[in-house]
Amino acid sequence: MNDSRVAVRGVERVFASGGSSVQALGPIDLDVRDGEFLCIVGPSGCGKSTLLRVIAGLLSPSAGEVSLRSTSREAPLTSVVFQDYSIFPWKTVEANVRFGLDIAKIPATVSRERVSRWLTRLGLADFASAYPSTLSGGMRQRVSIARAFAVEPQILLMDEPFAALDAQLRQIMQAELLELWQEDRRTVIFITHNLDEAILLGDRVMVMSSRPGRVVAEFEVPFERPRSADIRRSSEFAELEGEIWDRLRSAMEPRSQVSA
Ligand SMILES: Nc1ncnc2c1ncn2[C@@H]1O[C@H](COP(=O)(O)OP(=O)(O)OP(=O)(O)O)[C@@H](O)[C@H]1O
Repeated sequence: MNDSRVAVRGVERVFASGGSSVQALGPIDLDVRDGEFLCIVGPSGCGKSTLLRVIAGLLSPSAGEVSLRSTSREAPLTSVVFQDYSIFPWKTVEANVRFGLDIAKIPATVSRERVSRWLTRLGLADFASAYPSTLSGGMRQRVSIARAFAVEPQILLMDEPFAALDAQLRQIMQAELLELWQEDRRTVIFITHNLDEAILLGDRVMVMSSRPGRVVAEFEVPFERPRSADIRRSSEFAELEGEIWDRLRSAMEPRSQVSA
């Protein structure tokens, strides 16, 4: 047995739809190191969300297995941030953030302090009693991130969390996430369509083939931590982006052109 935090072995997922079946994913193998920030990119519909949902235990694999190594009795193993915020419109910002802690059965005294700390950390303290409908998209996604971080999970799973945001807000949120993550470096699996985002945030970028998604390439990101968004301006950054883009482009071509 290796010391991976997340180990995915021969995982496949088939969906039955209207009498036929669709192989959405795999077979795929994947290891994530403890404290690693892994970014996953791949063509649309290649099975990225399916993979994340299987890792989160929200979906069972049709074949293969996932093991998540736990190192704490107290901290929940995983927490997920989705693209569409997935916060409750009928709950206040504070109640939305507290919800994750209630689900994780965190005692009330700890929960109060955590909610308050994470609301402050995400710039939401003044909006604690506001309802999501009164917030901008960026603020709503902050609530969703605060809820996931407040749980203080061992493994954070993020499915295109910034995809719905405009370009400027996206850059602001990326910089905030970078800063947050660099404070405690928990294990993260982050799905994105944006290569620039993947390189800025990730320790490693994994490229998936078109459906059914498999791993076609992996790139270690060489920039030291702590990083700032300024690394985007370096020639190494552009070079790496170009290399990943080449692999991604060939992954989008017909199956015969993809080399494993
Ligand atoms: N519940 C489902 N029932 C049937 N097919 C599904 C289901 N969920 C996903 N699929 C199919 O599985 C394939 C992979 O979907 P998935 O959402 O995992 O891809 P993705 O890489 O995350 O896509 P995108 O980048 O567009 O978000 C797609 O063809 C999708 O239509």
